[in-house]
Amino acid sequence: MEEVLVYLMKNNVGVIGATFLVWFGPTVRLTVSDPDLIREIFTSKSEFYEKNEAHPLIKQLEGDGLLSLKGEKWAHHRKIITPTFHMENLKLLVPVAAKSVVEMLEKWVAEADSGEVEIEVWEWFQTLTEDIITRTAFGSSYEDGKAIFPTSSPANGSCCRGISKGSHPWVIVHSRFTLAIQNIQLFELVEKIRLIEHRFLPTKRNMKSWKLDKEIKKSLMNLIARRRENRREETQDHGCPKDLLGLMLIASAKESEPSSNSSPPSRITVHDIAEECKSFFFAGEQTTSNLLTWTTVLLAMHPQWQVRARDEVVKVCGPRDVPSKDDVAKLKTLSVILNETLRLYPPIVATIRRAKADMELGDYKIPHGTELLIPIIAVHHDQAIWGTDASEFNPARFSDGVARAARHPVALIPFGLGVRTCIGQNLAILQAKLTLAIILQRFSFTLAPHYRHAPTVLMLLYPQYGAPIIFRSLADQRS
Ligand code: HEM
Repeated sequence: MEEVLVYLMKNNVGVIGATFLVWFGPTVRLTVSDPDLIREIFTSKSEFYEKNEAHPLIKQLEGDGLLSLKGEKWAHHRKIITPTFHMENLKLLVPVAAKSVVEMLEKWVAEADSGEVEIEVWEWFQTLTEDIITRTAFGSSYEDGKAIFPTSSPANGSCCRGISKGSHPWVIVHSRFTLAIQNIQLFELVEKIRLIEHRFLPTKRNMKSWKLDKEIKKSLMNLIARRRENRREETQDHGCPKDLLGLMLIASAKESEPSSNSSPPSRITVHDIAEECKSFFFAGEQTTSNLLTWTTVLLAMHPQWQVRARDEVVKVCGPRDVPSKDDVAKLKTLSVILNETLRLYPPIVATIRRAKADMELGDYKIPHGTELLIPIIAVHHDQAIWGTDASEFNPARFSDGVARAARHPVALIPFGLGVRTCIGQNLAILQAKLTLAIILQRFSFTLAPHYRHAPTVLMLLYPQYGAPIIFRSLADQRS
């Protein structure tokens, strides 16, 4: 504490700094890497440990949706949105999602020279995941949704205009998150002071960001009004996937019926829907494209697993051009490969919970307010849990199921655990399997000679120098 005060005085932050110190005070943060204790934290009732408050800059990006909501409102939204992510519902997305993948691959082929092309997969997979999340969120209103939340596309050359980038101080968020991961409390304090300037002053960047937020809400209001006009269709099942927008609209309509008992705070508003959309894009886009990127890199590094995965795809899909929804469920080799990728390169490397009261955790006494850091990536690389080959790529360790892959049944936690486990994990896995299967049907691939293996944590675990991969068309190799 003294050190912090000396720093503040030296830097002329003086009274303001001291005031912030009283407001925010340094927090004690413990790292918990024992799987038994982690399970206790994740699965204990939510009144014991809550998600820690995200940094306001991150909150601005992730929205006031499931990711950050707490208590009754979180439970209400989670209940409404959950059916969107049931496997049976997601499977209905397979044909349209496959279409997006095939379109992407056609662009690769168009860029190829003698059947060979170098692709920066990190960028292309982002566009693909954005597209599929837009379909999950907006369903039949996909085109409108795309217009409201425009995406970045290396294919059309547009730069990052989406809600999560461009208009927001993305770079600042990145650097802030790096600091948080390193847990440098002093810098956190200085950041909090700087925040005033970043968030509230009418700077050019803030004005642009506020204007964009306003436009998104206005377009969403129009879209909701149109969908409400067709309300009868919302409540009928046409064999279309249930989308986030439709489910929230049905819920909000039910709540406004006179017989409804719900109290006003839990009502679903247009603002709520907009915030949930933000939450979807923030939580789902980069994480899934990360998973796709690392899996492609690992398959390029381990050709024997690439061949095994391709053989299975060919066997399961037969002459079908793209896998059907039932085919995807049968791709067991791809499942173990994805588990091993998520183990070695979990897109979210850590998460934090805060003790809401004085607690006992195993033999430890945890004072109220203590933050517990769960280092997902460290647990996944722990030799005591995974054996001496913990740092090696060995998908076969998952052949008898996830629970038997390690010395502890819940050692693989890329999606978290318990009530706040990732709601989008089925979508992420489905999308990854489908995309990789279609790629394997059409291409063999290797690392580009200038690829540099440098996994780096900047918010997520991403390849610092990108992921250039050389794809060779199998059709050309056969002819
Ligand atoms: C490989 C891909 C993904 C990974 C590794 C991942 C990981 C995670 C993790 C670790 C959490 C829990 C965080 C915590 O407990 O503090 C989480 C929560 C969440 N994820 Fe994912 N995620 C992925 C994809 C997605 C997708 C595709 C979506 C939606 C389109 C999504 C939406 C969410 C939401 C809304 C939450 C908050 C759930 C709640 O608190 O109720 N995620 N994710």
